[in-house]
Amino acid sequence: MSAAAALADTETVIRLENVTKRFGAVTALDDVTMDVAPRRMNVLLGLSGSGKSTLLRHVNGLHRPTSGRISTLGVEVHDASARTLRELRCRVGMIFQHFHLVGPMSVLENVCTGKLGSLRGPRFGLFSYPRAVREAAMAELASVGLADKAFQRADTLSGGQQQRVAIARALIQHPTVLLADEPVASLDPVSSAGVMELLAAISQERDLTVLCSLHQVDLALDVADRVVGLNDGRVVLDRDAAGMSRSDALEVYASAPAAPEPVRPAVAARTARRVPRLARAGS
Ligand SMILES: Nc1ncnc2c1ncn2[C@@H]1O[C@H](COP(=O)(O)OP(=O)(O)OP(=O)(O)O)[C@@H](O)[C@H]1O
Repeated sequence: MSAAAALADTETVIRLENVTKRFGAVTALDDVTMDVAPRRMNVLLGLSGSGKSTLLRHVNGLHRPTSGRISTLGVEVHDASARTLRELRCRVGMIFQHFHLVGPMSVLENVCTGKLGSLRGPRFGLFSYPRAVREAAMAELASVGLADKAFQRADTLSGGQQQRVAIARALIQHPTVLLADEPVASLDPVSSAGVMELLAAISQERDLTVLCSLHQVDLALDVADRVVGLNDGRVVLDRDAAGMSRSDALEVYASAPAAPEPVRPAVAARTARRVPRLARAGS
């Protein structure tokens, strides 16, 4: 499908058009155009600093573009009001590398906090949430396999379990889109595979559109429907994962500009002493 035809697809849930984001002298996103179809598992690959988190944070309006347009679930995010963005974020869940749970709070209450955006007033303690919310939270915990941990402190769980709690907290909003910013970067390989398989299964079962940044190429190929590669803020790969090889995916990194070798002070001093000698020897 041509880019123009893709952009004409009314089923597109996320659309970025010519999005550029600059932080001072750094261009984090450079003229990015992409669209995301519903009910798919989309994985962003790219070196550190290639712009993955920045892209995700434009989708729910946590960042505003320097130029370009972003539409998420029909909302023109690039110039939406704070109120519109708050409403949008009830339909766009987000999970992070470091889970962002409240450690001393029970697992169940952490999941209930996912509903705060649609409840009036502050809440203190599990029983300040309506019974329906507590029951929904319990059901979401069961769906991620953690019903038996409901009354444990969140910080007593393993990293993989904590990320499942964060997923349950996002799911209690019944989001249409789930953004996942390196959700397994702090986990061991077995927990990482478990969390990514859970996200893929949830995407399928609940018709949820997932946009997830990852560093693990093999994991991306195992779970993704589509892979988008970023390099230096530009989209350098965008294709279905089916039939994609590891070396195809590694191309995303191959075109990266080589980082300069760090110069250690002692080496720099030695080099400075030798340069005049070398210059004299060559003259
Ligand atoms: N708030 C900010 N202020 C200044 N520069 C920023 C900010 N956020 C990101 N950047 C810069 O934008 C570029 C892209 O960063 P980003 O975090 O999007 O990359 P990434 O691909 O997600 O990296 P990683 O895989 O390490 O998380 C980097 O050069 C980064 O330093």
